[in-house]
Amino acid sequence: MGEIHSEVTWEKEEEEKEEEEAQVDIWKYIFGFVELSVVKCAIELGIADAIEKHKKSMSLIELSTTLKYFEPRKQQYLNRIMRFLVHRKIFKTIYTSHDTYPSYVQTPLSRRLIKNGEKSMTALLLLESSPVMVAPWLSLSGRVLVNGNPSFEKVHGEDVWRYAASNLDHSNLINDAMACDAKVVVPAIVEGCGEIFDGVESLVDVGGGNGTTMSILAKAFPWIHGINFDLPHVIDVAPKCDGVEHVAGDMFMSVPKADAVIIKWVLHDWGDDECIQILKKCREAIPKEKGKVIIVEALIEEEEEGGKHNNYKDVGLMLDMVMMAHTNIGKERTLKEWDHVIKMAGFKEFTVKYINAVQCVILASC
Ligand SMILES: C[S@@+](CC[C@H](N)C(=O)[O-])C[C@H]1O[C@@H](n2cnc3c(N)ncnc32)[C@H](O)[C@@H]1O
Repeated sequence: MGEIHSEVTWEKEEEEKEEEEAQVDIWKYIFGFVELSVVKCAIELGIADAIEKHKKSMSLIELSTTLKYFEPRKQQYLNRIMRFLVHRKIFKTIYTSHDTYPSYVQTPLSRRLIKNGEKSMTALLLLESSPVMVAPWLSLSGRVLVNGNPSFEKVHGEDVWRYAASNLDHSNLINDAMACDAKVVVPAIVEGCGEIFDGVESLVDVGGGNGTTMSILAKAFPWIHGINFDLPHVIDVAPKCDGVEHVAGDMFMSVPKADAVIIKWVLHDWGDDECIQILKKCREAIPKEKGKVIIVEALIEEEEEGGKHNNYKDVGLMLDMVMMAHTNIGKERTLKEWDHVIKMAGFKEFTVKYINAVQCVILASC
């Protein structure tokens, strides 16, 4: 009797705790856009850049003066923005012995908001917070309610790639955003599984954007002849780079020949049938015996897989929602789903290599 009583009490306490947490947590969702908007604002104001350039902690007055916000009202706004960013642990404050007011210092997170920083993620954030990319989110429910109605196409009249081809400013935003991801992920591939490039003399990056991935690989493995392959409007503005040949084309038609193909963050933009079509074109481009296709994509782990890549599980699930909002038929895939598209494209086997990034390396061989 005593045991039943304590179980009932325990359950009631748990329920009350959950109720209390929900009362606070719901506000995170009501104001979910606040974080994105304030971080975007910090980038536009150049706050992280100013502190980095100063090379030491900065008081509010020093920061306002550097950014040329001399009017008290502007300084008050900046103060409130900094209070929020410090509370979110994006910047930190310190007090030196003679200070009455705190000074701001960088954190690993704020360094990712430096415009040209080594680990900068600003271009990706500016793309995702652009009105073009935010608008489709507002009709996400249409995908279920109106039988799959693609959110991006409904708002902008065409899919994201056609829209980019006719809106070059947006295309540049996409290219810069992808380049900033490549600057983080490609070094992680080189460090985590660089041996996959052993014996590769020529490599084609399918949907390679402005060539950032290939330029990093060409520096790391100077014996490789790199081909950066993308749609004509992307290749037209891609910067020249030693060891990288830019080739324009359509991956649904054909892929330039090479010892190996790398295809990063492209297949998740497409449905299974299109992925199979693209992978078949990749297979045709490589030698039958020793050719390989290096797929760089997120892997959605299922519960029974035991959390090998758990740190990034939430990001993977968010990316899947991004695919739903921004592409017509794209999605993130589980191991089973990758197995299906890779095998249907005619590859014999594949292995997965985990790297320090949201994406994994999936190595498919003929
Ligand atoms: C999400 S971006 C990835 C860019 C790059 N691979 C990276 O991860 O940094 C997808 C790329 O696929 C390209 N793309 C889309 N359709 C294509 C097609 N039919 N043929 C070749 N490239 C295409 C886009 O122009 C874009 O550069």
